[in-house]
This record gives sequence, structure tokens and C-alpha cells, in this order.
Amino acid sequence: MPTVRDLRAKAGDEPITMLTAYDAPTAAIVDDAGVDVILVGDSVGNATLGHETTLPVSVDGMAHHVGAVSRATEDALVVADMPFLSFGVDEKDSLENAGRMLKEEGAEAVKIESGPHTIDLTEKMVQLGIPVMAHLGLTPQHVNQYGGYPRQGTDRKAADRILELAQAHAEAGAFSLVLEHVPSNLAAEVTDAIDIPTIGIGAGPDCDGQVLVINDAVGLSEWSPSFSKQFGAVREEMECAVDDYVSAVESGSFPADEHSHEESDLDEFY
Ligand SMILES: Nc1nc(=O)c2c([nH]1)NC[C@@H]1CN(c3ccc(C(=O)N[C@@H](CCC(=O)O)C(=O)O)cc3)CN21
Ligand SMILES: CC(C)C(=O)C(=O)O
Ligand SMILES: [Mg+2]
Repeated sequence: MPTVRDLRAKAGDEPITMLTAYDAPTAAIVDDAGVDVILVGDSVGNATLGHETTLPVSVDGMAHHVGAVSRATEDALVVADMPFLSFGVDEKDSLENAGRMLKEEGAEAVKIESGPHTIDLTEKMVQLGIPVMAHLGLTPQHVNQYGGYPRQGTDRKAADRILELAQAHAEAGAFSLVLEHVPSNLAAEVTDAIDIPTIGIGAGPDCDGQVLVINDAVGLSEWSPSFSKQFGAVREEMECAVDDYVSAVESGSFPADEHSHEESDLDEFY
């Protein structure tokens, strides 16, 4: 099982691959493909729970999904994304909520959407044995301040702010950093400036690794951000299968003999 240390060593070698997963069968597929890191993202809120944003996701809800993913994962590093207000409000609660993902649900690290308020918290978590993945650039838990999901770090002042925060979180002991929806040249600059691996989403090709939401990557999402790429057409595949099922039941062609128990199975009971 790769560890947080392996991930740090990997940067500079082949790019790190990371995908989200929220359930056991998906995690098994992602793990079997050799993906390095599985993120149980708070994107579960919009990707699978029918919410519009990630904000309504609870700690209990995340724990449910983290457990499912951990049980199905043999090789990948499982990272639990800490949901909105589960960290940063109160230190004790932050540590207990993050600790629960490792202690009870089988995650090996947590990710927190980072800012000036998470530098000390990152250090404390790391001291206690909770590996932390930082996250800068577009932090979707700030959707109400952004009024959407705009690109971040697009002027020098904003870029410098991200660069400083990246350095501060690396110094605080974060083992890697997600950079979301920032210009490629800023992502390259940050990647150069810090010695922990950067993992980009909408951050260009110069990060140490890449991450996408699984629903977007396999073509299950009805809509996905322009920076994502659909590597499959799972939505169409499922639509065809469901249409075929409905037709088969309605026409009487399913279930056929091979899907039905013989009467003689029952004979033994009577
Ligand atoms: N399925 C899914 N994929 C994701 O990548 C994702 C989620 N869900 N949920 C949480 C966040 C939200 N993300 C998003 C969502 C929208 C844009 C987007 O459309 N950006 C527009 C600008 C929108 C605006 O200005 O408000 C763009 O063109 O940059 C980007 C990232 C990334 N994350
Ligand atoms: C997009 C990734 C980085 C994420 O935070 C999530 O899926 O919740
Ligand atoms: Mg997230």
C-alpha cells in the first residue's frame, strides 16, 4: 500500500494520478486501474447526493462514503475530504472530525480547503499523526463568496497570495497540495517553489499530478467543468442498459427461462 511518503517520493517521477470515488464498486475499479490516490471528495454532495453545491455534506455523510471506499481499496492512498465547517471552526472538533476518518473509516490522510486559517491547524494535525493534503486556488466551499466557480490567481497579487499560502502549508507539514482552477503558469511557479507534490485540477500540465471528479472523467455527469475531460460515456451506456431493461420487461422477454427457478427447486421443500 503506497504511503504518504511514497507519494512525496513519486513527485519528479511519473505524474501522480488521483481520482475521486464515493462508493465501493467505483473505488475497486479506480484502485485496480493503478490510480495512486483516491479522494473521497466532498464533491459527493453534487456528484452523487443531488445537492447543488458541496456545502450540505456532513461529517457523518462523508464518513459513510470514506468507509465504503476504504473497504474496497487495496493499493491506492485513500484521502478523506473534510466537508464545510467540519474543520476550522473549533480546533478540538477539527481534530476529532479528521481523526475519525482515519480511526474509524480507514482513510490514511485528510484534505482540507486551505487558507490563512488552516496553517496552524495543518501543523497540529500533522503533529498528531493525521497527514494533510492542502487545497488552494478555487476552494468550492467558498462558492457563496465567489458567486460561482471562477478561475483564481489571475492577477499578480492573487497569485502571490496563493504562492505564499502554498509555502506556508508546505512548511506546516502538508504532504501534498491540490491546486484548483488556476493559470498553468502559476501552478508551475508553485510546483517549483515547494518541495511537496502539487496535484492539479484545471491547473495545467506542470503540476506533479492530476485529479478529476470520477463522474466527469468517465462521462457520467450531466454537466462538467470545461477543464475536465470525459474519457468514457458511462451516462449513455447506463441509459441504453436501462432502456433495454424497460423494453425487455414490457415485452415479456425478461425474465427468460434461464433467469427463473425451476419448479423442481421447490419440490424438495414440500
Ligand atoms: N462534478 C464535479 N466536478 C468538479 O470538478 C467539481 C465538482 N463537481 N464540485 C465541486 C467543484 C466545483 N467545480 C467547478 C465548477 C464549475 C466551474 C466552472 O464552470 N467555472 C467557470 C466559471 C464559472 C463562474 O465564473 O462562476 C469557468 O469557465 O471557469 C469550475 C469548477 C470543481 N468541482
Ligand atoms: C475536485 C477535488 C479536488 C475535490 O476537492 C473534490 O472532489 O471534492
Ligand atoms: Mg472537495
